[in-house]
Amino acid sequence: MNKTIGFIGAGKMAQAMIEGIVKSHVIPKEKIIASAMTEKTLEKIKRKYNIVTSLHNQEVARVADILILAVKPDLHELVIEEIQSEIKQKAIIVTIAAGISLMDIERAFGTKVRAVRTMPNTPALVGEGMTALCANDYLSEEELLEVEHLFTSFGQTERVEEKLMDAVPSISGSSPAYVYLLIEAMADGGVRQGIPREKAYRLAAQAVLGAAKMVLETGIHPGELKDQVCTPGGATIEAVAALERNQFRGAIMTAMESCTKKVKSLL
Ligand SMILES: NC(=O)C1=CN([C@@H]2O[C@H](COP(=O)(O)OP(=O)(O)OC[C@H]3O[C@@H](n4cnc5c(N)ncnc54)[C@H](OP(=O)(O)O)[C@@H]3O)[C@@H](O)[C@H]2O)C=CC1
Ligand SMILES: O=C(O)[C@@H]1CCC=N1
Repeated sequence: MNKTIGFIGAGKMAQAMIEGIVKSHVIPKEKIIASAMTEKTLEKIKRKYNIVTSLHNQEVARVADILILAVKPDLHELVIEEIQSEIKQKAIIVTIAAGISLMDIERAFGTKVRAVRTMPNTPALVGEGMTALCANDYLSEEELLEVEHLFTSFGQTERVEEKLMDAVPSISGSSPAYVYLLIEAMADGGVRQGIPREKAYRLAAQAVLGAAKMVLETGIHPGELKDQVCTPGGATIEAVAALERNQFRGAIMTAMESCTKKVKSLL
């Protein structure tokens, strides 16, 4: 890609994306620039990724063809006010923030700005991210494809209607956190039965990775895949029954509902 990518905000999510982009070589390091609030963060990312950094958001806005707003939702208005007169005429503004709509971006800029709303996740760091995205009408299909090309450098992308974007954090943006809880719980359960801690993490994490791949690559319904593991009268169905008694699936759905409720109130 022959574009300059700017990040305003260089926290956990931006760093995962930067690492994914740098590893994929989709863009030379010299064409990535990031700003943050503190020198400490910038020193860290400079040391780790050797990209260009600046303490000044306007400096990033001035050079970016694709400008990624990677600050918290409630900082968007402030940041946009700071940079609105500096962006390139054809800049594409991408937000990664939960709960920030295309309309919020357009309203804050007060012009017909090209805007893309995305929801990535931290597995971008290892090239296994999942990003949902949608764009406003000021972007051409070609421009949106360019943004998708950038995001596929660190994982998969899926276009999602904007009206569903508030629900996406609960299923893919935030959900790695629930999966880490699951892996940690499985590892604790293993340790409780005498399996050494490091082996327990490896066994649990690879089982989760393998199960996810089965869903993605075989196309078989997750219920049927579960059935294949449950030998009649065997051990697995006992574990499944215990999970059902403890409302495992209900607990996940309730958690997702809480997540989306919060997303809608983040601004
Ligand atoms: N974490 C995740 O898994 C995901 C997060 N997101 C979204 O990403 C965004 C950032 O979240 P996350 O990375 O977790 O948060 P962090 O707190 O890790 O990062 C926030 C970043 O914003 C910087 N910052 C704060 N104020 C300013 C400012 N005025 N100008 C420029 N930079 C500023 C901070 O600088 P400094 O480091 O110097 O303090 C920090 O680098 C949020 O909108 C969130 O919804 C989306 C998907 C997943
Ligand atoms: O916790 C949050 O608000 C952000 C959104 C998705 C993941 N982290």
